Amino acid sequence: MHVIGRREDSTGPVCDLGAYRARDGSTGASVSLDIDRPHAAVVVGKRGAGKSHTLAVVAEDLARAPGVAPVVIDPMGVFGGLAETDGAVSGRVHCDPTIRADALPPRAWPALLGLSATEPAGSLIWRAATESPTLDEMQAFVADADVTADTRRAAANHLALADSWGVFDADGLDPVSLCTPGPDVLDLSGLDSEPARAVTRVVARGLYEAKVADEAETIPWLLIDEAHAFTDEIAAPAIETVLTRGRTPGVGIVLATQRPSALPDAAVSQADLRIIHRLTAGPDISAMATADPTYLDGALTARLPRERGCALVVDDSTESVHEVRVRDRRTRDDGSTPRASDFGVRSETVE
Ligand SMILES: Nc1ncnc2c1ncn2[C@@H]1O[C@H](COP(=O)(O)OP(=O)(O)OP(=O)(O)O)[C@@H](O)[C@H]1O
Repeated sequence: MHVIGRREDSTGPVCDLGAYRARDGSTGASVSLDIDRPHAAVVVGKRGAGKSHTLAVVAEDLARAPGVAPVVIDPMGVFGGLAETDGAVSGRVHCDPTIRADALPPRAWPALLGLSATEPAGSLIWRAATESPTLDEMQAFVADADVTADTRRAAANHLALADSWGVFDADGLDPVSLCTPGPDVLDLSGLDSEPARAVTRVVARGLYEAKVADEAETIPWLLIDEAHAFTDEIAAPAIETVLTRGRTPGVGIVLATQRPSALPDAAVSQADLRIIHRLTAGPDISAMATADPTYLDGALTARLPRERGCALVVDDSTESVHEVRVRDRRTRDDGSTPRASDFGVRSETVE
């Protein structure tokens, strides 16, 4: 069996990705992905092409591998099934997770609340975050601040908004606790986009720092579905840190998106594995084509798969390109919409 992302002579756990797909559409030998070492991967494709399915397939085998801890950022609430294997609970689903207010750096607070750090209310909130570990204490700091009534009112209103998200808690998630075996699914479907980005930032940065500080006994992998929703100035810096620097301390990352053109340039250029499902939008094809390696035989457009669940996998570590059909899931799929035509049909063209 060929293992994508790995040189011939190494061993260790693999993700059973599926099977090779011949040009005539027939299925060939089994093919796996290396999960012994951390990788940076992107999974791209148009809506319904099979990205979330592929992300879940990778997560399933990360969950079974010893020494690996998958953490799934689940903005649509569709990965809960990963916490169960063969009907038994093997992982944790965190619905609407909370974080500590001081897990965000003070400089991130004005941007999180849509304020400039140079305007009076933004600067007051920055100072409040510097001085106070909890949101309650930040609110008290603002109430007592020696500023104009307008500035105090504006800052208080923005902190009240943050309070209304219900995401800040002194007992919020400790990212080190996510570095234990078994999958952790962070179901963010009940959160607004700002708190969802704050949680993602804290988790991405926390996993990286846990590895740098040698506090994690596993290799955590951060898997983010709908990754284009996290390219703002709150979550993006932390995601880029994991993408560009995570492999050295030992953090893997997989970003799935239907809009690769919306990802930071580093995402596609730094990824050592690119799993490309069907794409049709020009800017998205161009975003992937800019990273077209010299070893890709022909133009990317001509090699793109047409069928749901099929992908072109570009592996930079071995400089090879593979056409695969991703296997079925082994865990419950909460994201699929039942369709009569799904029954008995193994794959179909995505138009
Ligand atoms: N390899 C596969 N084998 C079997 N079914 C698959 C495969 N890939 C995708 N599917 C099915 O196709 C449907 C769409 O897949 P999926 O939700 O993963 O697409 P997506 O690209 O993530 O779409 P969206 O952009 O809307 O999130 C789902 O019902 C899924 O179960």
